[in-house]
Amino acid sequence: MNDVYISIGTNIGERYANLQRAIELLMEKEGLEVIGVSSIYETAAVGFTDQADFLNIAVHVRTSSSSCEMLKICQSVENELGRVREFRWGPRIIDLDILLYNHENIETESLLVPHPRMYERAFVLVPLIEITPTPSGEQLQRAHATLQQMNLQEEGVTLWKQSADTRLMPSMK
Ligand SMILES: Nc1ncnc2c1ncn2[C@@H]1O[C@H](COP(=O)(O)OP(=O)(O)OP(=O)(O)O)[C@@H](O)[C@H]1O
Ligand SMILES: Nc1nc2c(c(=O)[nH]1)N=C(CO)CN2
Repeated sequence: MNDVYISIGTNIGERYANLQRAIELLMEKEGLEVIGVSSIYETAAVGFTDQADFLNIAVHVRTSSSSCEMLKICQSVENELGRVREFRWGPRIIDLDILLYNHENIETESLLVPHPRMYERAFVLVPLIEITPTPSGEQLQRAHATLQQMNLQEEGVTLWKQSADTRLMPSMK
């Protein structure tokens, strides 16, 4: 089995429902178990800043899928939620990025892991660190150390809904 951390973001439509649906769809995939879901954070848009605030979470899954298959799963969840690609860093119904896959470094044409921008993004690091309180491995330790240097108010990251919401994790009631 493989340990994977995924970042999920949404800033169009019913943002909370979009996150719920994305988790439900992940849970339906064969050989995949959702191990943990962070609290939900409301975050100011990064990159292209003239757009609505996002809701962001981090999810820990355990899966028999390869990294390449996992990317396809993430893309299928995006498609099932009706994501339309407009422009880079633009508004989106849902976005699933693979942050970490085991402790591997992956560089293919379609997949870079660790996600190349994860260490500069407070909207990724805050939820990731919440679900990895005792970081194992160089990548998570770097994530923790990097976050410690950040000012979350300046980064525009605020807690929106505390975790332990059984509706977000229907099978873990
Ligand atoms: N770790 C990764 N997770 C998800 N997609 C990745 C990853 N590494 C490379 N990609 C590639 O990135 C492509 C573009 O992804 P996407 O449109 O979601 O980018 P983005 O979310 O707008 O920007 P960013 O990559 O900065 O988060 C995907 O088609 C995928 O092949
Ligand atoms: N706050 C926030 N900003 C973003 C996000 C996101 O999920 N949250 N995703 C982006 C493209 O991956 C670009 N900018």
